[in-house]
Amino acid sequence: MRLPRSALSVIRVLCGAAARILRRVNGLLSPDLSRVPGVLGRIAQERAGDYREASPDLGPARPAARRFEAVLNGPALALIAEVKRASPSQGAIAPLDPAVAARAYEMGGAAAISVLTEPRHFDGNPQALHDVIGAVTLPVLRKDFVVHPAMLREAAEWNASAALLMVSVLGEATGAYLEMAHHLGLDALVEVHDEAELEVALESGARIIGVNNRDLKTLEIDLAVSPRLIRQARKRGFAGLLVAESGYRTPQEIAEIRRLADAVLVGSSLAGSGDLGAAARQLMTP
Ligand SMILES: O=C(O)c1ccccc1NCC(=O)[C@H](O)[C@H](O)COP(=O)(O)O
Repeated sequence: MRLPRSALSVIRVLCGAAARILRRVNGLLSPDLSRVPGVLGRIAQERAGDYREASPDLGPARPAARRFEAVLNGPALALIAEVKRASPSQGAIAPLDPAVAARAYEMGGAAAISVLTEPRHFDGNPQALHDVIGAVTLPVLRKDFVVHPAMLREAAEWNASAALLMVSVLGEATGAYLEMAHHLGLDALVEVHDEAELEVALESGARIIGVNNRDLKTLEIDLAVSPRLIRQARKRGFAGLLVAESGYRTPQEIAEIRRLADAVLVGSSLAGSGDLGAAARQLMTP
C-alpha cells in the first residue's frame, strides 16, 4: 500500500517529535556532569561510572511513608546526625562503626540519621546503610551523589526513608529525579548552595530543601549561606521544610539558625568528637 505524500510528512514530523522527546527524557535521566567543576564533578563522574551498566527501571510505585519529612516537622530544630568516616575536606574523620554511631546519635536526641554510601572519598558503603537501618528506629537518609535512577531504586529497596538530590549535580534533571524518588515512596532532601540552585529546587516542587554552607567546588564553608537562602526561600513563598547543612561545630553557631531552619544536618564535628551521643546533645542544647 502506498501512503499519500501528506501522510508521509505527518509521520516524519511525528517521528521527529518522538525522537526529540526521547532525547530530552534521556538527557533528564543522565545529567550533564561535564558542567560540574572541581572535586564535586570528579565524584559525580565516578558515581556515574559505577552505575553505567545499571538498569534505570524503578519498578512499581511504593506508598509514601513520609517518615523523614515528619520528624523534621516538629516545633523544635531537628538534628539530622551524619555517619561520616571521611571526607575530601577533612580526610579520615573517625573509624566509626555505623550501627554503634547511629545508636549513639539516637540516644543523643537526633531526629534522623544520614549515612554516606559513597566509597572512595567518604569511606561509605551500602552495608553501613543496612547496619544503621537495622540498629535504630529513626528514619535514615541515603547520602550519596545520585546520578542514576538505580541509586534511588536501591535506597527504596534498602528501606531508606529519604535520599539526597543535589541541584549542583542534577541541574535541570532535578525535577525528574524528585518525581522518581516520590514514585519510590522516598522523601528527598533537595540540596542547594546559591540563589540559582534555589530557583531550580523551588521549581522542581521540592518539599524539603537543604541549604549547604559548604561550597562543594572549593570546599569552603560560609555559615551565612544557610540563613540567607532560607530567608530567600520563605520570601519566595516556600512552605516546605528547610534544612541548614554543613560546618556546624558549636551551640552558638546552631543558635544562629534555630529560629530559621526546621532542621540542621551535622557530620564532621559529631563524628570526630569521640562521644557522639554527648556531642549531639551538647550541640543542640540552647
Ligand atoms: O564534606 C565534604 O568535604 C564534602 C566534599 C565534597 C562533597 C560533599 C561533601 N560533604 C557532604 C556534605 O554536605 C556534608 O557531609 C554534610 O552536610 C555534613 O557536613 P559537616 O557537618 O560539615 O561534616
